[in-house]
Amino acid sequence: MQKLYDEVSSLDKRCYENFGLSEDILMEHAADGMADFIKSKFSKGSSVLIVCGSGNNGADGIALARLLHPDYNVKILHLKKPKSDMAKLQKKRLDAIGLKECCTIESCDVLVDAIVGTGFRGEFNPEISSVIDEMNNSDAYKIACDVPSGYKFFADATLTMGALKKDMYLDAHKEYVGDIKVIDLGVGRDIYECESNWNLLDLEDLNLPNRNKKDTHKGSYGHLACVVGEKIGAGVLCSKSALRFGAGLVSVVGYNTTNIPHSIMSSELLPKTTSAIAIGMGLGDSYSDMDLKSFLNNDYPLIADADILHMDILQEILKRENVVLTPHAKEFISVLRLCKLADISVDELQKNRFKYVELFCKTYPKVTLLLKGANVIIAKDDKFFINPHGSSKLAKGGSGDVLSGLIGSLLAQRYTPLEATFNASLAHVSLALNYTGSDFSLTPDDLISQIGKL
Ligand SMILES: NC(=O)C1=CN([C@@H]2O[C@H](COP(=O)(O)OP(=O)(O)OC[C@H]3O[C@@H](n4cnc5c(N)ncnc54)[C@H](O)[C@@H]3O)[C@@H](O)[C@H]2O)[C@@H](O)CC1
Ligand SMILES: [K+]
Repeated sequence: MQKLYDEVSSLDKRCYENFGLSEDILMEHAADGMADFIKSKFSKGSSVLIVCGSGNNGADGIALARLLHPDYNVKILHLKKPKSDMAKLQKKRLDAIGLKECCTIESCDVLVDAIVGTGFRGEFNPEISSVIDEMNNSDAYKIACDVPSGYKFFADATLTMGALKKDMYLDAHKEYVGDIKVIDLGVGRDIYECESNWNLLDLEDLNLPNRNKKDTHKGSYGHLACVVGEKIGAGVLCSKSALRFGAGLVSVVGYNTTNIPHSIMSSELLPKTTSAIAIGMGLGDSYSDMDLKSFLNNDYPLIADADILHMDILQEILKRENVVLTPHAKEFISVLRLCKLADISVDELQKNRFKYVELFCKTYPKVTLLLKGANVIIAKDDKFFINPHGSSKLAKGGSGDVLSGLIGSLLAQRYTPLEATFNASLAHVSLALNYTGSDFSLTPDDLISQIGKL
């Protein structure tokens, strides 16, 4: 798990004040880290074009040019005259050793974007936009210094300074960042970083269910009741995934329980041994609120997904102690509207995912939220996690039902709602990563069949 930050300038400030490391020292480490990365990937003599802006992001680029010259065939393109003190200082140092400047995006092996970093504001003018377009069309290996400029530069790798920035994990930014690597700035990351409520999940954080105990029976692993409605298929996918992920028993519950697999039980009412409930997937609108209340008159841990996220009964669900909600963007705006927290478009949500998740969690600190997306957000109270490992393979009907089953299974096996949610989310993305077929071909059944190989 790695920490994420809204901004790192306060962390830089701690370095100046607490560790006696000047801005100059930090920048030299930033440039050195980028130089090491390039040296590890490209042999001496490779051509490197560094495109610099006028602030400290540009200054990082100028320092990099000095560190690579003359072992590499380095060229530098100043889009604007150095303006910040550090950019002017780095330019003076570079001029002293003499280096070719160029004025167009030439063909090269490595292209570094040091136009603008965390100081980007507003929009690029057409001139800079067209340079970035040219850079994007280059065949070179593309490196973004700190962050891709304005999230318009498509990087193969982003070498980010000091610590991970939350903004890099906005869904829309996933197209631009490429592989992200943190560069240390003269002190180890553990020293540079301070507390943060936001964390990035690593695949290694996955904690799978275990069967280490020998004297057990199916009841030891819980009983998930999956309340199904109109579209029975969704409930079946959820149930099969839950059973495969270790729940001792799984039942589909409701009026429509025909044609279900032999391994899944069925009943009209909640079974007496129920230890967790999954509700919402494929529910349709065939139940009245009264019907649904009969499934909710208990305090079992519960995962609510899909159709129920649009229903008034959600208000009742949100009062429970151990609830997990798993909306995608469209469902989350419905949740926010039902809760009278915000009336916003999907576009507004996607631009401000972190803000609206924080707003929801402040109002409902007992609820665990999983907001689906290219980078999944999992949150409870003041703890926030981003799972960035999902892939477009998962963009298919039924993937979400499998995820609900994984969460429901862990809830039934008595994981806490937060643990159940982030472990299920990590398992879900791992299933897609482990799938060896073509990207477009993954089906929910493929996901379920891979669970046994985790
Ligand atoms: N201690 C520090 O301050 C460190 C800073 N570092 C680097 O410094 C960067 C931040 O530096 P700054 O705060 O100077 O900011 P930036 O260099 O990211 O951006 C500011 C510059 O970009 C220009 N700019 C902003 N918006 C623009 C727009 N829409 N179109 C065109 N130009 C625009 C501004 O005119 C200004 O010159 C980081 O991203 C990182 O690369 C690193 O060297 C690590 C240490
Ligand atoms: K940049």
